[in-house]
Amino acid sequence: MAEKIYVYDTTLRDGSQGEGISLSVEDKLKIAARLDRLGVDYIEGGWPWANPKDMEFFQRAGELGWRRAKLAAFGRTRKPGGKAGEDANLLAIKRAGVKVATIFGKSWDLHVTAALETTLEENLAMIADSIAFLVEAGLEVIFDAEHFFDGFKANPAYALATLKAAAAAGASWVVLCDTNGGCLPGDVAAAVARVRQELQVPLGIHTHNDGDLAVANTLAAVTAGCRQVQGTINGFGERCGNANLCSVLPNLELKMGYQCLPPGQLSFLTEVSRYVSEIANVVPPGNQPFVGYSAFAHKGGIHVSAVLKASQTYEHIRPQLVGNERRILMSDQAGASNLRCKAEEMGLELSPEKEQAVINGIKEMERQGYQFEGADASLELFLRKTTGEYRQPFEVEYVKTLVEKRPGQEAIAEAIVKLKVGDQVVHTAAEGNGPVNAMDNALRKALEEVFPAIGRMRLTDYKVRVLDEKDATSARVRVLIESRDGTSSWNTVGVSTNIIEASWEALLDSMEYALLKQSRELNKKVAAT
Ligand SMILES: CC(=O)SCCNC(=O)CCNC(=O)[C@H](O)C(C)(C)COP(=O)(O)OP(=O)(O)OC[C@H]1O[C@@H](n2cnc3c(N)ncnc32)[C@H](O)[C@@H]1OP(=O)(O)O
Ligand SMILES: CC(=O)C(=O)O
Repeated sequence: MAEKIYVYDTTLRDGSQGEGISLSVEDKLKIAARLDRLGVDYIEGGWPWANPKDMEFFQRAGELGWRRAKLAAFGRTRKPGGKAGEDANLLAIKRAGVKVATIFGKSWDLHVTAALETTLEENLAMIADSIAFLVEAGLEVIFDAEHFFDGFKANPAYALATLKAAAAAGASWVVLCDTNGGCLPGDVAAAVARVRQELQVPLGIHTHNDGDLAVANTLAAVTAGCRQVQGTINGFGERCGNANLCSVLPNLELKMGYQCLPPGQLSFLTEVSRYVSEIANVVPPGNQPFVGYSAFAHKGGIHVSAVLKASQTYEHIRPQLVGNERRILMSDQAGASNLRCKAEEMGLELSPEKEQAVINGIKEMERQGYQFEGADASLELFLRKTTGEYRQPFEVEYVKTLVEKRPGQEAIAEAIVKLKVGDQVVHTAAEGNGPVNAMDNALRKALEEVFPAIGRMRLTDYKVRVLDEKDATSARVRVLIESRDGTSSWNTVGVSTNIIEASWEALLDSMEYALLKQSRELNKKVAAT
């Protein structure tokens, strides 16, 4: 049986110390509930004395039907010269109604003298008194030894003395912190090994990512004997963040053979990572290991060819193990394998003669500035058009736009569209708050009656990228449009030196794809009956 490593999540506390993260009480409750379902052992909910939001979170945490995780309230040691029993921060932890208290205390002598401005002896007493007070109150106490590794380098005897004071006062765990995040894995491992010789109490590790080594340092500490890992989802946290549990957990389980989450739960990691990003309103980095959108995205033709034959050629794990999926991208880096795979996803068969022509076509269009990896809908239309079996639902005769701006008045935009649907000619005009909006409105007006699906779709994102900046206002631009209906979203691309033309191209693709999608759904329904 695999050895257990306890997972301590501090997304709600240290994660909230990350710049740009501001979680409401509702947000915190939702994240706590999802982490509990994931199966972490501890959830640090916040510092109840530090702000009213965190205290409210603890007051409302009982609303959640907790399954597994223990909720921990965070706090500091008592103030120098004070009494633990009168310390508002320790009393707030008692009031938070939790079973676990996590107390941080100084273990670097510099912090004692420079930050706390007290004596080394008084700091030991602060640690001991605070922990004893909470243990006496019936709480499981975790001691976070702040700056332990820097302290151990500067004054090993004193750093060890702080841990011993915590253990003697009844701490259930002593957690060694790389608070400044600048340590190296070898130093972390050596320090943990030394602590293990001195202390019987179970050890944990809490690292920050200032040297981009938080995950490596956490793994090194576990190898050296730590049995609790502290970290955050997506590595949120103060400065460069905390150890990213989305990397720590799969490495521990899949590479090192430990058990962290209940069996099978690792496969929810990608979902949890994206859920937390969504709630925190943070765009997740695509290249995040294990759980990122691009973590198993293959672009180079050589890679795709091999990975389809044997996945381990370019995948270090099976993406499903962490709930992620393989994606094959089409671009000017692609070969026949990428194309076949994409065509198969779209239910298309391309003859071998067509394959090379399509690849060459895509490479030429990418040279002109198109980017198909972010515009699957335009890619599908392009592929279908090259098979020769595709029938366009409508034909555009022309589009005209007009923008009028008079001093002191708002600009007016108007678009006129003439198109053919079968034998019928539709000629229509519409206004908009800009030329692209006017074209969108005119196109909808022209098509909606014949194709009600157009009425159900809307544009959700519109991005313009200047491709040759040096050409200033005559530069070529790439327009990417995201559209959505009730069931899914799709992306289209247009390129031109004229921003209106690039937008029109992406807009047309977007509507044409909506109709293609609708006819595909209808065909599926018919086939099912
Ligand atoms: C390593 C970590 O991440 S620890 C967690 C850090 N998190 C945060 O700081 C977020 C929440 N913090 C806050 O809301 C505020 O800083 C509070 C409420 C905690 C304190 O606010 P204030 O009382 O106004 O103090 P301020 O923030 O200016 O300074 C912190 C004080 O705590 C003291 N302190 C720092 N660590 C400890 C400790 N382990 N034990 C006791 N006191 C400590 C400092 O010496 C300083 O004392 P001083 O005011 O006598 O100089
Ligand atoms: C306790 C903590 O957050 C740290 O030392 O980084």
